[in-house]
Amino acid sequence: MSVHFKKLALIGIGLIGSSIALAARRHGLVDTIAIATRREETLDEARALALGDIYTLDAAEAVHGADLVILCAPVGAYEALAKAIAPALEPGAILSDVGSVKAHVHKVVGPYVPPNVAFIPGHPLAGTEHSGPGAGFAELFSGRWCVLTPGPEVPQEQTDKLVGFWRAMGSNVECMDAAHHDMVLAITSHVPHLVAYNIVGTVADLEADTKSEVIKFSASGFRDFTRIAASDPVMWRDVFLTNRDAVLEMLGRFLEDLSVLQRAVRTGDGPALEEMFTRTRAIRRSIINAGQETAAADFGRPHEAVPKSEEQR
Ligand SMILES: NC(=O)c1ccc[n+]([C@@H]2O[C@H](COP(=O)([O-])OP(=O)(O)OC[C@H]3O[C@@H](n4cnc5c(N)ncnc54)[C@H](O)[C@@H]3O)[C@@H](O)[C@H]2O)c1
Ligand SMILES: O=C(O)C(=O)C[C@]1(C(=O)O)C=C[C@@H](O)C=C1
Repeated sequence: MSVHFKKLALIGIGLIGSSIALAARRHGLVDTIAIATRREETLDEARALALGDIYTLDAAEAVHGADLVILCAPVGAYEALAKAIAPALEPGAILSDVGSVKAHVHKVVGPYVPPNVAFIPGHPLAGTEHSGPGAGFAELFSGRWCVLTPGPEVPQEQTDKLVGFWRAMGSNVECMDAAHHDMVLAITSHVPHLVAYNIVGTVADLEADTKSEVIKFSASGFRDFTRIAASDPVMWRDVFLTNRDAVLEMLGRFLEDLSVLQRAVRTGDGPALEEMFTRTRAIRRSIINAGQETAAADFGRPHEAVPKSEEQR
């Protein structure tokens, strides 16, 4: 099956939109790329980077004649965008997105999608803490998962075509139910970001002299948190506003487990601490062994190997 599209319309051109533009171009997946943004300056930046062929501030104009449309804006902007583009969508087109939550996307975009358009929401599980059109790179999706959540009404042929598009950009693709996606991502991505925002926020609230010491001596553990906590504030505001139930469910479990650790620290329960840390180390190893270690932030470095000394213990 051909995974080639005549015209790709990207609505929003930040980290993810620009990476799709670069990857689709590199792999020859599209003839024409139309880019729509809300602000003139963002459009100028995209033009200066030669990310597309058509640049417009009118999302409906961008989707005109497009056989693939991908929403690449913060999720909170989706409903207004869906309303604006719906009348201009081409019969037979695929409408997709890259948002970090999925049930909400079905809920707010779905009702606007004409019956002759295949609505296949998606989420590449790849990113960095950077944002804007200049942050993208063609290799971002390489070796990373992309989850698609087509509804039952979508023709299999259309889903297969979009699967092929993501595979051609280097992704592994899996289709799943939107609610399941949101529950899994709540614990693997959303709660970890909340924890990072919180720990870095705690430092920000420290008295000035203590804070400067923390910044001066921050070792790699804290630095890793600051990278995550530097992620786009608007994007993450929208994630927590639109995946509230799943995040609260996972946050509840997280807090219960944190209380157990707190108790172990307070009572000096060494075996309980060691047992917990041994289990978590095993998770890290299985992730590395599954080849998922290539964080975009350290793209290009070889996969981290588990040191022999650790394996033998
Ligand atoms: N950053 C990540 O790590 C990551 C990873 C996977 C998926 N996502 C998802 O991808 C989407 C985009 O994230 P990003 O990291 O590329 O963000 P970004 O901030 O880099 O870019 C967002 C783009 O959307 C545009 N935009 C904002 N509001 C708009 C509006 N009302 N109408 C039209 N355009 C608008 C901005 O101008 C910008 O070009 C989000 O929904 C996010 O949840 C992000
Ligand atoms: O590496 C990072 O900076 C990311 O946080 C990327 C990350 C993630 O949590 O893994 C962030 C949000 C997305 O929806 C998908 C990927």
